[in-house]
Amino acid sequence: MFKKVKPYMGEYMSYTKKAILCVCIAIIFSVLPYFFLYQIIAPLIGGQELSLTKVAMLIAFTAVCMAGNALLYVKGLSYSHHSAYNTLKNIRISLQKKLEAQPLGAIRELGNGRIKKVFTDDIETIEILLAHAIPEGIANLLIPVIVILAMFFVDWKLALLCIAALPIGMFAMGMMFKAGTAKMGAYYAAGAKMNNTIIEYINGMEVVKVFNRDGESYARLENDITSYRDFTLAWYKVCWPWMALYSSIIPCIALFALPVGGWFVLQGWSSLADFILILCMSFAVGTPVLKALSFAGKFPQLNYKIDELEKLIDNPPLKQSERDFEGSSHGIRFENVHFSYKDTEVLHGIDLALKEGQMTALVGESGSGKSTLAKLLVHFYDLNGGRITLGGQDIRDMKIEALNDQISYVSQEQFLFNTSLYENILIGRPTASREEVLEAARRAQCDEFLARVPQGIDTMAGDGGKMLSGGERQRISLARALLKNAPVIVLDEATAFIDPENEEKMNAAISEVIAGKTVLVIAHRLHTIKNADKICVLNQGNLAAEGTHDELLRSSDEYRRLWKAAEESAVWEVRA
Ligand SMILES: Nc1ncnc2c1ncn2[C@@H]1O[C@H](COP(=O)(O)OP(=O)(O)OP(=O)(O)O)[C@@H](O)[C@H]1O
Repeated sequence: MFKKVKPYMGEYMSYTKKAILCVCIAIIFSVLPYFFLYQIIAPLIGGQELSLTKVAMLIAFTAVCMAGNALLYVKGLSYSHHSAYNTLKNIRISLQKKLEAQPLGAIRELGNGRIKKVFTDDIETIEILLAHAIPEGIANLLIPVIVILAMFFVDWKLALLCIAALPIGMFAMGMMFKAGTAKMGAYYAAGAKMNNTIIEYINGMEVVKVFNRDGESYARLENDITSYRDFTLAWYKVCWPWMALYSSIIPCIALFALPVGGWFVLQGWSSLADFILILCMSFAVGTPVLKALSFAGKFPQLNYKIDELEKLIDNPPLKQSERDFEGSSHGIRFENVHFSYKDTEVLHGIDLALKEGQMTALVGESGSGKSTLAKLLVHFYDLNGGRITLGGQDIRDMKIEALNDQISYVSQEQFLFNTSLYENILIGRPTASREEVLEAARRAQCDEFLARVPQGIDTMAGDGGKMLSGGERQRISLARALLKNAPVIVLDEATAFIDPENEEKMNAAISEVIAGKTVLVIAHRLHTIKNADKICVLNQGNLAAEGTHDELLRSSDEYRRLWKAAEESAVWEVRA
C-alpha cells in the first residue's frame, strides 16, 4: 500500500507511526465508555444495588476517556500533517531534481501549465491521503474491530448477529472498487486533459481574441469539459449501485440483531442487559466501517498519483559526466550530428567546425534546423547520433554546469524574472559589482530605456519581463551575456525585436559582446552576418554549403537565392 510513497517519507515515516499510535489509543479511549455504561446498565436491569460513588466514578472515567480521545486524536492528526507536508516537500524536491536532470527541450515540451499542475495540484491531493486517510482510515477500521471483539466478550451469539450484515456490505464495496478501478485511468486522463485545455485556453486567450477564434477555442474547451463529465458519470454509473447497497447495509448493523436478539432474550439465551449494551455498541460499528472503507478507496489513488507523477518526467536524463571543462581551446566541432524530435529526424549528419575566436553564421530557410543546431550545442537535447566537441571534449563528457560556464546563449525570447532589471542582468555573473552591471547595461544599449523607466535599473521587470518591450528584453539579455563574458557565444535571432533605429546600436553592442569569442550566430537578416568569418547554409537538415559571403555568392545557388530574397525584402521594406 505504501510501496510508492515510502521512499519519499524517509525519516517522517516515524511521525506517521506516531500518528497511528496516538489515533489507536484515542480509539481505545472512545470504546471504553461503552464498558462503563455497561457497569451501570447491568446492575440496574438485574435489580442489584449500585452506589452513587461507583456511578460518579464511572462517569468520571467516561469524561477522562472522552478528553483523552479528543487530545490524542488532535495530536495524531498533528503528527500525520507533519509527516504529510514533509513528504510532499520531499516529493516536490525529488521531482524538481529529476526535472533538472532532464533535457531542457523535453521540459519545455511538457509545457508550463502541466508542470505547474504536477508541482501544485497533483502533489497536493496526496496530502489528503497521507494526513487523513492513513490515521483516520486506520482509526475508523480499528474502532469496529475492537467493538466487535468486545461484543464477543459480552455475548458471542448477539455479536454474531451483529456482524451478520457486514459480509454483504463488504462484498458490495469490493464490487464497487473492482468496477471503479477499471474506469479510473480514463477518468483521470479526462481530468488531466480538461485541466491542460483550460490552462492553454487562458494562456492563448490573446491569440484567440486577435484572430477571432473564440468559437473554435471555446468548442475545444467545452468538448473536454463535457468528456470529463461523461467519464465521471461513467465512473459513477458503474459504482453507484454498489455504493447504494453497501451504504444502506453497513450502517444497519443491528439489522439481524434487533429482531433475532429480542427473541434470544425472550428465550432466555441472552440477558436483557447484554442485549441493550450490544445494541448500543453496534452504533459504534457501522459509520466508522463506512468511513474506513471510503478511505480504503483512496489508497489505490495514492499509488496511481505517484506513478503518474514519476511517469511524467521519466525521459532519460541528459547525458553528462562529473568532469569539468578540460578542453584545449574553444573551437567547436559538430561531427556527423543526427537529431530527431520524437520520430522525425530534422538534422541528418551535420559536420561543421567553428574555429576559436571566429564568427560562424547559420542561414537557411525557416525550418531548416538552425535553432535546433544551436540548442544542441548548448545541450538542451542529447543527440541521436554523432557528437559535438568543445575544445576536443565531448559536451556529454562534462557537467552541464561546466558547459554553461563556457557558453552564453542569447535567444529570441529571453525570459526575465520578476525581480529588478539589475538582478536580471546580475544572473550573468552573480559575483559582479554594481558598477560592472551598470557598465554591461550601458554597453548593451540599455541606457536609453533605463532613463525612461521609473526606478532605472532597479525597476521591476514584471511577470516574465512583461513591463518591457521585446527589444528591451533582448538588450537586457545581451547585458546579461556581456556580464557573463563566456568564451563561446550563441546568438539565435538575438536582434529579432530590434527596431531599425536601434539596430545599428544593437549591432555595435553585439560586436563588443562577441569580440575575440567563438561565435555561432543565427540571423534571418542576412546583411547582419555578411561579414562573418564563415557562413553555413542549412537546407532541410543538411549542410548545403559553407564559405564566406563572397565565396557563397559565387558557389551556392541556395545562398544566392537567400541573399536575393533578403535584398528584395529590404527594398520592399523601404517602399512600404
Ligand atoms: N520542439 C519541437 N518538436 C518537434 N519538432 C520541432 C521542434 N522544434 C522544431 N521542430 C521542427 O524541427 C525542424 C527544424 O526547426 P528549427 O527551429 O531548428 O528550424 P529553424 O531553421 O531554426 O527555423 P526558423 O528560422 O523558422 O527559426 C522544423 O521542421 C521544426 O518544425
